[in-house]
Amino acid sequence: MTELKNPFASEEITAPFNEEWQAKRRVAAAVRLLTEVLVTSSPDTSKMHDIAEQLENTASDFASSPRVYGRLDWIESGQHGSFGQVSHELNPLAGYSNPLAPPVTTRIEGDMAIGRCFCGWAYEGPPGSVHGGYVAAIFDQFMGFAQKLGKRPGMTGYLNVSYHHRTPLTTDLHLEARITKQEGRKTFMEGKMFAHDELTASCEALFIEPRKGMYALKQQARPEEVFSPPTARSGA
Ligand SMILES: CCCCCCCCCCCC(=O)SCCNC(=O)CCNC(=O)[C@H](O)C(C)(C)COP(=O)(O)OP(=O)(O)OC[C@H]1O[C@@H](n2cnc3c(N)ncnc32)[C@H](O)[C@@H]1OP(=O)(O)O
Repeated sequence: MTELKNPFASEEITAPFNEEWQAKRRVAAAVRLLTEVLVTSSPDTSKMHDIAEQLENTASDFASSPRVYGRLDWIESGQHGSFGQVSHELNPLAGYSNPLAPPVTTRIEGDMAIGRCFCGWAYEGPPGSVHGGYVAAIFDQFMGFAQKLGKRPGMTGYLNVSYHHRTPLTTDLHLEARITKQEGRKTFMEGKMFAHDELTASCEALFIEPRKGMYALKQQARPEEVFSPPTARSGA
């Protein structure tokens, strides 16, 4: 088993913590592929209904296994890794085991944070371009990692994004961030996103260490566990 102090801080994709996450990464990769195929293909309608049924059965089979809701519960058992490792797997922007994540990878080089990301067709906003909301989300994740440079980790207070050029799909995106100022609990940063060496977006961000510290977040109330997403069958 690999123990990593900060599994987000790696240029390469880090190894999964155990075989469970290895298998889950494989499932997540398959779901990502499915999403990409879904938005870029046009099978006939009856075939799509067949596919939907197969997927509904797969989801229901999956759901019959033991359920774990939220990172705090994942770490409680001691079997699934540390908070950092579970976050690394399930983070919605950087988690290899979360198919929502493109994913964003991050590392520190000297006084700079460096990141990479690649967005497929499921992320299309303007034609051929990454949706601006995803550009902002990628920045939020990346800047949230980059604040590690200041050693006072906190929550995003603001994230002001400027869009300079369209951010192309299916292109390696390069991210850079640095701290511009620190004042007590406040860490001010700037970040940039490049495609083919062209600046496509930049941001100014403020992260604020909560007055009770980041670990106080663990004491916060938990959301409802039961979640039933709308399905085509329920009329959504
Ligand atoms: C277990 C490990 C987990 C580890 C979990 C890892 C999470 C990584 C985060 C990833 C990035 C995210 O998605 S974070 C999710 C998006 N962000 C959020 O949900 C944050 C919601 N907001 C909050 O929870 C709160 O407002 C905080 C924590 C940001 C600040 O609350 P607080 O601690 O009570 O601080 P407070 O005293 O009000 O303010 C401190 C100083 O900051 C200033 N300030 C406060 N808010 C702002 C603001 N929006 N813009 C400008 N300035 C602000 C105040 O004027 C004050 O300045 P002065 O008077 O001192 O000069």
